[in-house]
Amino acid sequence: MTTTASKVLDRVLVLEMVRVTEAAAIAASTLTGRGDEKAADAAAVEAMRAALNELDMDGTVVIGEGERDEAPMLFIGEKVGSGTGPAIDIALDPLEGTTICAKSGPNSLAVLAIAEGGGLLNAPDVYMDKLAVGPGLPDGVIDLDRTPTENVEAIAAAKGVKPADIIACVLDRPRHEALIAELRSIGCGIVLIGDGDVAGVIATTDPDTTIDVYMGSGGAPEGVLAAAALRCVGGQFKGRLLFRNDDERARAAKWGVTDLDRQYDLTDLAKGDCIFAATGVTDGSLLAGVKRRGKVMTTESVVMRASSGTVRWVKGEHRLDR
Ligand SMILES: O=P(O)(O)OC[C@H]1O[C@](O)(COP(=O)(O)O)[C@@H](O)[C@@H]1O
Ligand SMILES: [Mn+2]
Repeated sequence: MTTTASKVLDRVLVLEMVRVTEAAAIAASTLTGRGDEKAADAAAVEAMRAALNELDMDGTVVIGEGERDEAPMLFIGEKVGSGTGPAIDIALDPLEGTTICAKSGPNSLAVLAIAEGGGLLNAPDVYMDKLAVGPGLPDGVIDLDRTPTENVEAIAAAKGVKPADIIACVLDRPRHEALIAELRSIGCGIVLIGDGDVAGVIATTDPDTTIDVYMGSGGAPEGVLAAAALRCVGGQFKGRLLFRNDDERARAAKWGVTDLDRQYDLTDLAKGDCIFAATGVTDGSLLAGVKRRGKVMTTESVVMRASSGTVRWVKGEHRLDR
């Protein structure tokens, strides 16, 4: 897939995005392991918002902390940045994995993705059925209309291994009982994660994790963020919104999502050029978490761009005494 570089995104320094996720991660890290999810999230949100507002852009939050009436900051539709400069859509999760952070578990991240206006699906805050594999497999190897067994068989055939050699990553939830039982019945290994499916999906792109496929439902906003990352590093992603009631369907309609049963592909979720950035809050498979040693805080971030496929790993040292 070749993607034309966006001149609009050129005007916002790619590396500026790292400063934004760093700020959120540092703020959240002061509350890591303190058992207070809300406080950690609020700290990350406030810091991310302040950092975004320093940038010269006409930014609109399309995926954020929720609807205006339920989120005081970084709500869907909120304008961020100076207001002058390029029109940019932003999907963000200042603290992806609030519970992880509160318990000091693995893989909580500060994440965001940006694209030209209209480039990101305005996913409502509902669940999404997700299926993802890393790069190098034939197109169409995964499909949400197939059973988990059929998908595992197709991935195994493409990799030249047995279905029992396939390792799947799945959120540890009662709703995934049948999925987990089916995968175990064909001998798959399952990496059960407590939270954090953005990292879970991205893990399929990193051979060091040994994870071949991500399966199961999680937040739709996190699905768009993960898709933006896979647009940059390669891989395949399928997503379908799941609605539990009419209120959720109405939310989708409100944000212009009309084809409710559609199976989304990577480019339906994040199209054109896009940039994905993340900073680790706690240690994880993608990034090390924020560490404080005396008066220095260290951060580890990644920023990547779809049009060039460039992936930059950024280590930061932040002095608390200056
Ligand atoms: O906990 P649920 O309802 O199964 O939702 C799953 C979603 O929650 C998370 O585990 C964590 O979400 P938060 O960032 O809101 O804490 C996501 O990674 C995932 O998509
Ligand atoms: Mn999240």
